[in-house]
This record gives sequence, C-alpha cells and structure tokens, in this order.
Amino acid sequence: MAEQQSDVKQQLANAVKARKQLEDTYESQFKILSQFVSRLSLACKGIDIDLDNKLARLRQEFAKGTDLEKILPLVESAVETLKTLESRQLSDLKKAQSTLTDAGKLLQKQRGLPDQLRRDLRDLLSKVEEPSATVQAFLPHLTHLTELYQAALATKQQSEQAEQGNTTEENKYQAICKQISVELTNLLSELAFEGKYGQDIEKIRLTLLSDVSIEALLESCLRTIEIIIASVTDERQSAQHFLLKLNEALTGVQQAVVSSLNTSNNIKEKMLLLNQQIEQQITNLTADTKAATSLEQLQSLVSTKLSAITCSLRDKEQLEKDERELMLTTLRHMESRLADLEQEAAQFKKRLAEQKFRSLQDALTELPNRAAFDERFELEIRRSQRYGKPLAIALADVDHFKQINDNYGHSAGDKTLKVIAQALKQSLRETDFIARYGGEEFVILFPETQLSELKQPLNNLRERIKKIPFKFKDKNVPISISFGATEFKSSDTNRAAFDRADEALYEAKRAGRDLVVLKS
Ligand SMILES: Nc1nc2c(ncn2[C@@H]2O[C@H](COP(=O)(O)OP(=O)(O)OP(=O)(O)O)[C@@H](O)[C@H]2O)c(=O)[nH]1
Repeated sequence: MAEQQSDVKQQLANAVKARKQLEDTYESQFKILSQFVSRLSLACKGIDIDLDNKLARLRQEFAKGTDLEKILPLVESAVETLKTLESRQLSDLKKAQSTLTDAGKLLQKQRGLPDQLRRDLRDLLSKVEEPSATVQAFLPHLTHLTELYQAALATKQQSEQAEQGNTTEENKYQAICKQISVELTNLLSELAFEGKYGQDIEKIRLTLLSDVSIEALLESCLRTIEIIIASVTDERQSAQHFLLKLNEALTGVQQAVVSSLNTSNNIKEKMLLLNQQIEQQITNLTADTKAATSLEQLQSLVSTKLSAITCSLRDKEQLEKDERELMLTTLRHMESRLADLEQEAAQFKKRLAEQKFRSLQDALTELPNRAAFDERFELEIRRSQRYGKPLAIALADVDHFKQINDNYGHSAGDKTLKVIAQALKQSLRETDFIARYGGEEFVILFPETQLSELKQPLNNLRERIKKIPFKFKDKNVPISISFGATEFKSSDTNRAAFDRADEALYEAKRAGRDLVVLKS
C-alpha cells in the first residue's frame, strides 16, 4: 500500500510536472504570440484608425495576459476591420494603378520630351500595368514617375527660358532695326537729290517711317547705297563731261590759233611776194621810164605799170583785209568757245556749291541738318570758350508725333514738321542756330545765353507752336512740343552737354509733355 501510495505520489508529481511544463510552454507560446501580435499591430499602425484602436486594445489585453476566450472577440472584430480594409486596399490598388497609368500617359503626350525620358516612361508604364498585391508596391513606381515629371518640367522650363531668351534677343534685334531705320532716315534727309533719284529717296523714306521688317530695311539700305553709287557716278560723269568740254574748247582754240597762224604765214608769204612784185614793178618802171624815148611811150608805159602796181596794191590791201578778217574770225571763235567754257565752269561751280549746301541741309524742313549742327556746335563751343561767353543748347521734340502719322498719314506728319520748323526758325534770333536733329526732334544753339535766360523764350516758343491751327481731315488737331535745355560747362564734352539737354527733354516728356525743363 505504502508502495502503492508512493507510486501514486510519483505519478501525481509527474503529472504536476508535466502540467507545469505544459503551462510553461503555453505561457511562453502565449508570450511569443502576444509579442508577435503586438509587433504586428504596431507594424499595421497608421493604416486605419479603427483598426489601430482595436489592435491597441488587443495589445493591452495580451500584455495583461487576459484569457484567450476574452481576447477572441477582440480578434474577431479586428479581423472584420481587416477584411473591410482589404477590400478597400484592393480598390485603392486599382485606383493607384489607373492613376499612375493616367499620369504616365499624360506625360507621354507632352511635346518636346527628351528621348531617354520617353523611353523611361514607357518602361515605367509597362511595370505599372503589371498586377500588384499592394498599394505600397506602387510606391517605387510613383517615385519614379515623380522623377520623370520633375525631369519633364525641368526640360520644359529650359525650353521656355530659351524661348524667353529668344524673345529678348528678338526685342534687341528689333531695337537695332529701329536704330538702323532712324539712322538711315537721317542719312536720307542729307541726300537731297532731285529728279530721277528724288522720288526713289522719298519712297524709301516713307517705307522707313512705318514699322519695317528686316527684309524691307535691308532692301532700303541696298537701294540707298545704289542711289548713292549712281549719283556719284553721275557726278563723276558730269565732272568728266566738264573736263572733256574744257579739253575740246582748248583744242578748238589751239586749232584756231594754229590755223590762223598758218593762214597768217601764208598771207605773209603772199604779202612778201606782192611787196617784191611791187618793188620790182617800181624798179622796172624807173628803168623803163629812163629808157623811154617819147612822151606817148612814157605815158603808156607809166599807165600800164601804174595799173599793174595799183592791181598789186589792191591785192595787198585785200590780203591785209583777209588777214584782219581771219584774225577777227579766229578771235571771235576763241571768244565764243571761252564764253561757253566759262558758262560750263560757272554751272559746275554752282553745282558743287549746292551739293556742299545740300549735304548740310535737311531736305524736308530745309533747316540745317545734323551734320550742319555738329559743325556749328563745335564752332560755337570754341567761340564760347575763347571769349568766355555762355552757350545754351535746347532740344525740342514734337509730342505724340507718332499719333499724327498714324491718324492722318505721313504726309500730314511731314507737313506738320515743315510748319513747326518754320515757326521755330522765325521765332529765333539771327544769332541762334536751329537744326533738325532727326525725326521729330530739333536742336537749338543759343550763343551768349545763360540757361536762366532761356526759360521765357522757350516757353514762348512752346506757346507759339501750340497756337498753330493744325487741321487734318477737317479736324482741328492741337500739337504741342516739349523742350529740354542746358548750358555748356567748361568741364563738358560736346556729347555730355547734348546728353544733359536730352535728359531734360526726357524729364519734360515724363512730366506730361508740353513743358520746358532746364537742367544745369
Ligand atoms: N511724317 C514723318 N514722320 C517721321 C519723320 N521722322 C520720324 N517720324 C516719325 O516720328 C515718330 C516718332 O515717334 P516716337 O519716337 O514714338 O515719339 P512720339 O510719338 O512723338 O511720342 P513722344 O516723343 O514720347 O511724345 C515715329 O512714328 C516716326 O516714324 C518724318 O520725316 N516724317
């Protein structure tokens, strides 16, 4: 019995031990499960708030070591939530796939993508179309697509910047064209040709007044060069013509002198012969009279000899007359040739003088032009420096002149310039100097004048222009003019003084136009 008892005891101890081992194993497995669930729940955290809460509760219960039976409902509830999440994820997956595909295809449609970018995009799209288990699987694709978008955007920006660069280039280009067109217009105003070239020049000038294309500008430049060359050739021909005439006249005179000399020598020889003949006749007469024996013989001898001598004397007289006439004809001929030549030379001189004058005169307004102004400005500066007298300079610019051209045509604009030029000129003193500087801009030099003395006269000029009753297309058009003026300083260069007057003019324009601004 005792043996039996000890056996049972042993079995019990074994059973307890086995149970203990079982419990330990269960406990450790529960611990592992609890840790796993806790880690898994933490890993899932953030996907869904409801799931997060449920998993948090599960973690707590596991941590507390709550019985599995109590935990099971919590697990089931979490499983439900997971199921909902799974179906949501599935739809998200499809959505992500289609969104990525759409975004990729949209990018494919963009023009101007680099070839490599296009190839990468194609690869990416084929990967996106492959079935995927999770939304996360699309993350690398999404990153890749974002990179491709960035690259495409950078390419686009670069091309836009290049385009902007092109526009600034274009603007610069247009500004240069405008400048060339203004310079060419100024040059044309100095080329005051009449006749055949006059019309051509006017045509070019009118072309330049509108917004010219580069082709038209080039054509105008070429045509101007052609006209200059043709007129230089004409001038050379006219100078050659004059020299040829001179040569011709001189040859004529020389020939006349030679022929008159020859004739005169001829006459002299004839005269010598005649003289000898007369002398001989007188000698013969003397000898014959001595030899005469009767009065009748003497009478008939003398009468025959005298008539021969008279005849010779008449011949001599005729010869002398001929000689005088010949001389006179030659002289007259020479005189007329020289008179022709003189006339030709006078015309040639006049043309040269005119050309010199024209090259300093603006054809439209007949005022001195820019070249004349430059010459005069130099001179007045030297004078003012030599005598220590002040010199003032003013720039005048017609306000909104472009509108006159645009609204009433260029010939109305031209007429306006002519009238304003005349009005300005008439209002100035003899000693003042006005020139058309170009376009609708005039420059005036006021010798022996201080800047402070200019305000009133310039305002008078301004008022006078404003009062001119311009009328275009039956409409009264008020026209005003702005002035900018300064005084030449000893430290100034010509350019500096001019630029200061220009700045003053700019200020007058900015301040509303129809104004006089003085800048010391
Ligand atoms: N009819 C005519 N127009 C000219 C002549 N020379 C220049 N122009 C024109 O004068 C105009 C000058 O215009 P802008 O420089 O814009 O100046 P604006 O319209 O007078 O304006 P503000 O000076 O700012 O008041 C341009 O349209 C030129 O084409 C010319 O000899 N005859």
